[in-house]
Amino acid sequence: MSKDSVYDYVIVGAGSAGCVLAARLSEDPAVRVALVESGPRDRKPEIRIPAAFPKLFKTPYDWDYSTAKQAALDGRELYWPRGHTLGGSSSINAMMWVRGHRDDYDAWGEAAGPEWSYDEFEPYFRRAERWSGGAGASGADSVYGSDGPLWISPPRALNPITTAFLDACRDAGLRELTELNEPDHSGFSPTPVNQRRGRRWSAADGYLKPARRRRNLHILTEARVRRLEFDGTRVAGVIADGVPGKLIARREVILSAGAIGSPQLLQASGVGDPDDLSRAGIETRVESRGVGRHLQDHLAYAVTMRCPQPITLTGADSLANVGRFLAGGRGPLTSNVAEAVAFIRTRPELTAPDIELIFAPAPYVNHGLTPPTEHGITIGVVLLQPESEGRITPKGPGVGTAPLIDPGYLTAEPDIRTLLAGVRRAEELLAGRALAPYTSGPLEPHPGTVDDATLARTIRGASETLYHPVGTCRMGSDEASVTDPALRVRGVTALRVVDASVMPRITRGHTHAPTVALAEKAAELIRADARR
Ligand SMILES: Cc1cc2nc3c(=O)[nH]c(=O)nc-3n(C[C@H](O)[C@H](O)[C@H](O)COP(=O)(O)OP(=O)(O)OC[C@H]3O[C@@H](n4cnc5c(N)ncnc54)[C@H](O)[C@@H]3O)c2cc1C
Repeated sequence: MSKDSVYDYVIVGAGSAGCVLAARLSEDPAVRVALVESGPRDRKPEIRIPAAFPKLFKTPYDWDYSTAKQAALDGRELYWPRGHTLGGSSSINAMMWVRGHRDDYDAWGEAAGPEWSYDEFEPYFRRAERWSGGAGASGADSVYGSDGPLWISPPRALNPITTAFLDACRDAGLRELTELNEPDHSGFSPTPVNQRRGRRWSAADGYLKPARRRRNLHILTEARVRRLEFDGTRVAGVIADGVPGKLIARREVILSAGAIGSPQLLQASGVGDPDDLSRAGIETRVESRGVGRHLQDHLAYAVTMRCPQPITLTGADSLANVGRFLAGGRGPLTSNVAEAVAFIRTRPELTAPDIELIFAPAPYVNHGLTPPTEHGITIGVVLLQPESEGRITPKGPGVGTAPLIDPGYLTAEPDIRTLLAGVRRAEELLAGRALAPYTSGPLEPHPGTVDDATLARTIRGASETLYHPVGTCRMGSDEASVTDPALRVRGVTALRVVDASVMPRITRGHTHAPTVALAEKAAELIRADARR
């Protein structure tokens, strides 16, 4: 007897996108859905405690990737965490809900058709959102949705130094945003976060938990998909570790394994650039040269300063604060660390921001893996629109070996100049009246104010990922794109990719919100196709 299990849809990966799809597609009780996740269930207490997210790094809840040596970053290999549990990266991320700028989506519209442009795409954010922060500017309607599955909340316990950062932005003449997620987010604001009553609210919390008892939704954990199963050029299902037989998809397989996992699975299944595949010992089934290419990420440099006042998040995990958190979701453990942001333009002729400044009332060094021993603050300077691009290539025939991840950071010359200009703006804010009482000199690795050449060397020696890889299965109207505008993989049938990898260009925001919104749109596209 066959051990195969038959579904209508098999979704690979229960991350930001996979959770949305599983919940939306299984709303129809006549449709059978399997959601296949490599990681364990999301039961670890640190997932719920916002300030504890770095404690999930390099644990079984993290894929714990490293990049290839980065020539333009002093030959360093960078640590890349990715979520490996229900909720995916939304279960280990910094909870910042930042859609990006109108221009980002208008550029998607140019790449993939007008239905991806801002005005047409914006309703999918609202569909996902449940804003708990009240009305918008002067009592006007909020930009946010009010009854979606994902709670979005203002920060509960803003550190006094974060308030000083916001004052510094005001003093510098930046625009005060009533709501950060306005179509033009040039300006500053506290960070809206994916939290409900002070606790993390992941895509699994919002979408999966209410749906998990549905009889037509089958959630498999600790089941790593090895490869796609083909019937000619039609994708028939998948093979996963720990799952007997095949998981057969009567309608479609949907890859939501993230910007590394999705191209890796395509490549392991013979869909990709024949040169890349043959070098890794993989036979080409479908030539698709874009798979794994066009990798973009946000690179960030941390300006870290000593703080003479013992009020930062250093030592915030005291017993008293644990008690406040457990009793009512209050206190500094509700902090997502990155408490406020400013989106700025380093050149007046730009129509949209090219730098984000992220304020943390803590020294954010080594991804928080080294607990700080002294009080300090950080302004993270983020390159929002890198010209540099990289790629993901297979190192071996299966998904058991991590692929070669080469983001190509700072390989395009203009990028270092923009980052440098951003650091100068951070230094100006730190030197102003509002923040001066909270700084007493630079904290390693930041050297303090130095000349441009020294600063450029420092940036190359110390910048890190802001954890936003995208673009490796880029959608587009052009034949060279990996997926078409309906997110169907070109060259095969019954296969889509729905996750951060399909973004044609990285946004000037953070990547969870656009991934959720594009999955909401994809669910609609998939249901419409099934009705045809
Ligand atoms: C540390 C960190 C901080 C971040 N902070 C923020 C933030 O504050 N705000 C923000 O907007 N964005 C943030 N991001 C980025 C954001 O979380 C991601 O862009 C987003 O979650 C990506 O969603 P996804 O669905 O593409 O992939 P993921 O959410 O990563 O989901 C992919 C899922 O697929 C599973 N998977 C992969 N391969 C397989 C396989 N072969 N078989 C089965 N399952 C598989 C993975 O285990 C994972 O669960 C952060 C990310 C990280 C890692």
